[in-house]
Amino acid sequence: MKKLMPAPQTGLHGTVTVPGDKSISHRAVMLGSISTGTTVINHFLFSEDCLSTVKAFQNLGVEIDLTEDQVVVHGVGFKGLKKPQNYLQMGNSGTTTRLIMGLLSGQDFTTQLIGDDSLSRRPMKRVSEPLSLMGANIQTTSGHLPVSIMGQDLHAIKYQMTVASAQVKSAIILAASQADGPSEIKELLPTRNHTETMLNAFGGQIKTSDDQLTIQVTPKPKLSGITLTVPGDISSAAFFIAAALLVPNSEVRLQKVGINDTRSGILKVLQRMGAQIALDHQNYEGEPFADMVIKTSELSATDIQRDEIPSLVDELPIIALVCARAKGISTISGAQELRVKETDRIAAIVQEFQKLGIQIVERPDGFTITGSNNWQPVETHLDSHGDHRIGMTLAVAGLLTNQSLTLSGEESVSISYPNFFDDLASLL
Ligand SMILES: O=C(O)C1=C[C@@H](OP(=O)(O)O)[C@@H](O)[C@H](O)C1
Ligand SMILES: C=C(OP(=O)(O)O)C(=O)O
Repeated sequence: MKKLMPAPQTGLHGTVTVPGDKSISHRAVMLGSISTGTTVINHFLFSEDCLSTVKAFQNLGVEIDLTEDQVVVHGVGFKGLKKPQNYLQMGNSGTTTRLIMGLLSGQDFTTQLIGDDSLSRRPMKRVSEPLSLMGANIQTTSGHLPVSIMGQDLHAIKYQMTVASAQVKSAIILAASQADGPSEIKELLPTRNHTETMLNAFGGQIKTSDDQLTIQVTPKPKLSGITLTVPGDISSAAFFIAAALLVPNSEVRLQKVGINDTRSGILKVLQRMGAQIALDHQNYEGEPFADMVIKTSELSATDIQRDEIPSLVDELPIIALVCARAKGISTISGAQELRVKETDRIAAIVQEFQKLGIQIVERPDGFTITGSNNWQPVETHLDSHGDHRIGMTLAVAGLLTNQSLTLSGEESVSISYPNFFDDLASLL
């Protein structure tokens, strides 16, 4: 159990370099492994989820060296992965599991995947079903982990996605890259496009239509290792952005944060609420990134609907907290995907926010939140529900009350941000 930091009198001040992007770190290890030659990954995210990916590929016979801020992957090519000695442990990571299902469904060996309790409750049919249409032979446990993947020769596919999910899209792309002809995937809404961008950087041929909804995959690419620097994770930056906006008298700089359009919906939403966020030193190295300067701002309520959700899906817990401070009534809808994350994030947010005296109403696909600057907590012990993003959201909430609050399940932050509490304390 952790005592949360109380409201600082003088505001939050300073500079934070947020850790590397989680989605990009996972993909760098995966694509480096199936390339030939060496891939050097700078500013890799050393968090539990990304280490699940590293261990999985080591167990698939790939040599991967870890130093303090760098990962070096000695690629074996698409055909060089080896049958692991044992099952692969996916830990808490949905991204590792779903992408690896796509990749391993075209290999010539059988693999078993297992995960922790949270991951074992998350849906896997959304991946096994489209892969089966390509000829994959995958056995799930009633649609969940444990999963067995009996590698097969795969066929090309034309597939209309039924859920807006970058993990499902990426699994199909990785399978389609091993198939017998070109494939086409149609998305419901654009989702994060790191797999497409990065595969092309490794030598693949993925084409995306102008509306970003149709992805064409040319199979059997010759991939070669690259050197890349992972930008800061906007999903991690989101907690400091919110803290700086909401704690009076704050000014915080965040360095080299990724601002890919398919990820930066939070910036659009906060700016229309009245947030002062300036982007400095905008640059591009495989992905766009910028420094962010955030100042305390008066915010007004907003409505966030289905079309915007994929571009900010992991930021919704902290966005909900910002809405709880903004003037007026905010609604978030079309966000039912939150129910199948590390925990049911809609239920967890409602339960924990109500302890803080926040007026929040649960909807099947989101919430209605009435903002106020004067919460009256009814309970001072909060719970992360074992979910890193809920834990970090509640730590920011702690900065906004005069009551002393405690948090259990605080260790879950190491799934995506092991140094989170130290970085937050550095701004006091
Ligand atoms: O592809 C990725 O790296 C991710 C995609 C999203 O999941 P879905 O594909 O389930 O929406 C996101 O929530 C997750 O944190 C990372
Ligand atoms: C949902 C998340 O990750 P994953 O799906 O990879 O477990 C997240 O990081 O918020």
